[in-house]
Amino acid sequence: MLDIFVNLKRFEVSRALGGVCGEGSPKVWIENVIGQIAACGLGKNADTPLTLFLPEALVIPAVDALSRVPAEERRSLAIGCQGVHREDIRKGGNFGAFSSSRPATAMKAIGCTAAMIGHSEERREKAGVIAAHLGGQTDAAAISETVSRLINQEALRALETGLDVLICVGETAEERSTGTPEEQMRRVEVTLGRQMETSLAGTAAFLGERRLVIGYEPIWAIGPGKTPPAPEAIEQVTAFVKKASKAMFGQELPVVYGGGLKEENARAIAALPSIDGGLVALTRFTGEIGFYPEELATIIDQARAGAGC
Ligand SMILES: O=C(CO)COP(=O)(O)O
Repeated sequence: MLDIFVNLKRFEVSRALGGVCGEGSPKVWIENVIGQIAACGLGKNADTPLTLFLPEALVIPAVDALSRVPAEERRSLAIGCQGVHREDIRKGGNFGAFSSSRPATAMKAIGCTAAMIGHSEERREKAGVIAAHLGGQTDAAAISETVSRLINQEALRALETGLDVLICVGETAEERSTGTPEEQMRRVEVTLGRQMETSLAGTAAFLGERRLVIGYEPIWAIGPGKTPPAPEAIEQVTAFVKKASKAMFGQELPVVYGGGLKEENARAIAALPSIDGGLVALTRFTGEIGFYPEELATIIDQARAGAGC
């Protein structure tokens, strides 16, 4: 099986406002995206489930648009949110006093079946708040550990609420830093090992009931103008992530790769032994950058060929 995840970040914002969307209306844009994804046949591949992670405001029109697609054309499509709050709504507990947060139960109520937890952009935001609160504290490892503890609470809330979870890990350019490839790899292993140990604590209890997938995204390879690692370099890290998951869970978790995943490299990356799928955001990194459903279809075709689907 090949798991494909798409993170639509804030791609609904029009170019006129500085975003990447060619459409003025976010609602019309997401309805078109869902329609085009279905029209490309991406909901029919039972062996290639496709989950779209959307900003909260787009979930309702997306779920609605998906419900209008014939059932056999949306079998393998799911809608998820881009994160959940570390606390949740509970019967007999908090009734929903969470202004501005995204409790997992609220996300489930509007139709999400999955959540992406701990994306690097969220980890960066949390780290920034912590650093600012601590008045310029620069112990990056301590801040990163605190962030992972928050991410862990979010992962647990999502799983408890019945959402499948993609949990993201990855190293910054500073964490990879300089030195020989062996020295870099040792630092990457320390960084990812810590992120996994803390972010995934207690999640083993949900295996079997929920899907739990790890997304490896080298942060320095995300977005336009970046060069993703060569497939062999990705394999080195994802093999480590898989081994670490076996040590933690007693079984290997599925691992997907994100960060500059595109038509040109999807086949080779999907063919790697420790890769079980991909995490895509932009499909076009030059010219009119953005997310184009027909280009996603090509990336998925390439990945399926690489994985032998
Ligand atoms: O952050 C990502 C997916 O969550 C990857 O982004 P790109 O595919 O745009 O590099």
